Amino acid sequence: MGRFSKMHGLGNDFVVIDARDDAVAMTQARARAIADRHTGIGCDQLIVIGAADDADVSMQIFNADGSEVEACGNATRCVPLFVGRDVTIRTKAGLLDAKAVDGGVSVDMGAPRFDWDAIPLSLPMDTLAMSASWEDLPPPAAVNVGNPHVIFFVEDMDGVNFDRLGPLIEHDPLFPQRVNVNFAQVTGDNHIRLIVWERGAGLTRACGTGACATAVAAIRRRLMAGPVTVSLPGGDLVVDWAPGGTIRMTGPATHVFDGEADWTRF
Ligand SMILES: N[C@H](CCC[C@H](N)C(=O)O)C(=O)O
Repeated sequence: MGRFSKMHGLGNDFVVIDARDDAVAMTQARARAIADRHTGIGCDQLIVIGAADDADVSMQIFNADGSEVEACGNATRCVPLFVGRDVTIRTKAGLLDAKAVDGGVSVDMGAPRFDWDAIPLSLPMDTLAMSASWEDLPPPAAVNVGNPHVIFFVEDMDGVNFDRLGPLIEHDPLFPQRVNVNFAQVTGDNHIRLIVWERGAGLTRACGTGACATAVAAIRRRLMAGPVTVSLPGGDLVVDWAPGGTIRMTGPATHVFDGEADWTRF
């Protein structure tokens, strides 16, 4: 049997498995089965916390479709709560640090990348205002914050069909590793409203890396300076970044309940 915790960051929910003492052979198929909200435990992402040689813990991230990915901002904020102290975390995106602060947990998400082949895109392009279009959406920006994001700044969020445009763009061949699709509306001097169609999970109540990528894109486009409040359906995150630096994201993390499961049954 294996211990797990059900946790979330602003409603972006996780099953967090403790594999520090006993490694868990997590496969894409098993992750998909665990994440299934009808026949499994149910979550947007499955998180496996393990031992690490060069950090307090390691973190593996699997989307609900089973795909293993590099970064998950909301889950990263849950790790100090899961472990019980401030931690350094080894991920596919690099070494992160997460610490408890007033108002929740603060994470250094590392430096964003902007080169077309770092997003990645399948052809050379300016990533501040891409020469690509989808229906009546404006030219987007693209940012890699450990995982790939495309960001559309729209005038009226209520006029966007997320369920149609999200998967269409996620699977566009311009994004060889697929992409997280961010629909953003600037609503104040340092305030952005954000809805995210997540790669491998669809519409979620919040996306931490999406909030980071969107705030960075807004600052790059000189729409505002940090720190930026990003309002998602599940609540607010504060993202700070200045050109040449790393991204600091701060927001809540919630532990819901603990459980036990035999992972070989999935
Ligand atoms: N769907 C993302 C991973 C989860 C990101 C999100 N839940 C967050 O809080 O950053 C991807 O495929 O890159």
